[in-house]
Amino acid sequence: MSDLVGRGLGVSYGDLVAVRPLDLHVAGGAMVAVTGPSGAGKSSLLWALASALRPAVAEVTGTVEVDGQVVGDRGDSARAGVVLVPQRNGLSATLSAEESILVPLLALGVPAREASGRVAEQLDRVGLAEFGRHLVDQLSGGQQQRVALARAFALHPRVLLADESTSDLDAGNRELMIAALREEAARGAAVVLATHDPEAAAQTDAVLALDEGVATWVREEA
Ligand SMILES: Nc1ncnc2c1ncn2[C@@H]1O[C@H](COP(=O)(O)OP(=O)(O)OP(=O)(O)O)[C@@H](O)[C@H]1O
Repeated sequence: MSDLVGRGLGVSYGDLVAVRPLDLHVAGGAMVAVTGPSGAGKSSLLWALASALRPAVAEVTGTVEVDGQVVGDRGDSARAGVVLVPQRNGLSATLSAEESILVPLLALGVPAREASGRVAEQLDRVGLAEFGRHLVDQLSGGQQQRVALARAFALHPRVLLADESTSDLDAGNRELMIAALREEAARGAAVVLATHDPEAAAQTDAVLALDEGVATWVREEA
């Protein structure tokens, strides 16, 4: 089980305060939704939790801990098993679906045979077993979202931060992906899903609502 803790975590872009300092604890095994209208600060919070905001872009206050260890930068964060699925999926248009999942695994030193096995397993899990050879550019927005989730799952994340990862999905695929996120939590990951979708948020253990950067727990973990 991997715990994610943010203490006094805040994000500003120059004079604009995107996230007012907040405390957050997502226990391994739990799935938390971050909700709020457009511009509320959801992506900024997820990027701060991933230690992925560069100082040239944003001022981040506070600390992030994974399993009690303070995470210094994005390199530390990746080594600690923090995986971010960014809002526009972060896939390279010129790679195939298979390559999109395979390349980060090989870069992390996962042996080729195991990496190929994980690619096939995760494409199948997101219902895209037939689409492995398709270029990302040839996939629909919803299919791309599922490839981005498959890529994240293949990394066996300890902390999974998914930014609007179900927004382009039909109801059936949304339920499939929420179930898969839930399985990642059951495996021990701390899962955070930023979403506009009340039906997706309703299926999480707790909901943190952001409004103009101010966070309120509207439903807390039991
Ligand atoms: N790189 C940036 N530079 C300056 N301001 C930014 C930057 N990124 C985000 N912002 C501003 O920070 C605020 C929060 O943006 P953020 O993307 O975190 O919100 P969000 O809740 O994820 O929105 P959406 O639901 O539309 O994705 C907004 O006012 C946005 O304009």
